[in-house]
Amino acid sequence: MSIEISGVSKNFGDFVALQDIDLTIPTGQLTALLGPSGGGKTTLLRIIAGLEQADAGSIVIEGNDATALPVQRRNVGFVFQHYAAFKHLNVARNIAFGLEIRKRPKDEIDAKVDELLQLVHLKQFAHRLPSQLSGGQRQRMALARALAIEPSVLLLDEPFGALDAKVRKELRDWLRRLHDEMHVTTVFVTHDQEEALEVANSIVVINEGRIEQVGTPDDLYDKPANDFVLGFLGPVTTLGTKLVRPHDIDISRYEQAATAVGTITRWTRIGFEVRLEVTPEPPHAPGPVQVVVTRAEARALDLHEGDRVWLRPQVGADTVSV
Ligand SMILES: Nc1ncnc2c1ncn2[C@@H]1O[C@H](COP(=O)(O)OP(=O)(O)OP(=O)(O)O)[C@@H](O)[C@H]1O
Repeated sequence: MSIEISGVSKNFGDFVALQDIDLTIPTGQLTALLGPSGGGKTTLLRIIAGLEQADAGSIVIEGNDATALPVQRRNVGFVFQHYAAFKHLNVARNIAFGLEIRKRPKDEIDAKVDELLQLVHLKQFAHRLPSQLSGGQRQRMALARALAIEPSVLLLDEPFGALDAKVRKELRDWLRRLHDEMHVTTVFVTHDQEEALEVANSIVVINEGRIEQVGTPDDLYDKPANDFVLGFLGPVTTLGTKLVRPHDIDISRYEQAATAVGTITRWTRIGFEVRLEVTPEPPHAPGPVQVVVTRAEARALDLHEGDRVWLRPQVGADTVSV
């Protein structure tokens, strides 16, 4: 059982937002839709939710063909960007809302709201209005509200997008733990590769309306399918005819078999790492090569601006031909 997306396409006028998407999202997993702005992630999420209709293709959720089902009948919970809570209802009533419109018994609603308030750590804020909460607390309320209807699928569009770095980090850890407890099939959209690598079990890289690669965070980082995925999941630099990660370059001040020979033209220390720019000598690549070493390595190798150095990819480094 899972979410099966087959042959889904979507155009807005003559703009192709999604092109023939085939994707299986496994049950109980935390899946990230990752990609640059405008790539089609939100459109795909909205199609899964039933908020947008695909031009072609089908969506099967847990064995049920949901392609033509309205939102309310898909049993999905969602939190979209610029989420608007009911401003005049307190936190508890906001969480209860989905159950009230489904006309569940009052006892059941009270018990469920209580359980969810505990889960999202908002028990002491149950009677506050959304405007009296911080951004992170409001996001947790939104998640509790989405979870109240016991959805089989939880869809989150940039759930932590508008929050500061520290709160984002806290909420990521919290979402991970929540997922470990509840195992609701969860799909979240992000353009932040670190967020996807840290939180998701599985990542779908989407660009220009197509899927570039699907895999575990390790798969994508270690075995990128192409230069787009390699570049999107972390920094890359061109060494000879290959793209390689700057920390996967072996640098030496002594002559050795090398892909490029050049001069260190910039030396920048950022925290525990040192970023070097090496300008290769002809006939090597014209642009500078970025190399990252630890501070201890830079010291041990005695690297300075102006030094002549020999560069090659480290043994086992991931490279993609350019
Ligand atoms: N209702 C619409 N009408 C016209 N064009 C739209 C509509 N919704 C989305 N688009 C276009 O479709 C493309 C994909 O949008 P989508 O929101 O899915 O991208 P995204 O990957 O989620 O980007 P972001 O990270 O910026 O939210 C964009 O170019 C967008 O302008």
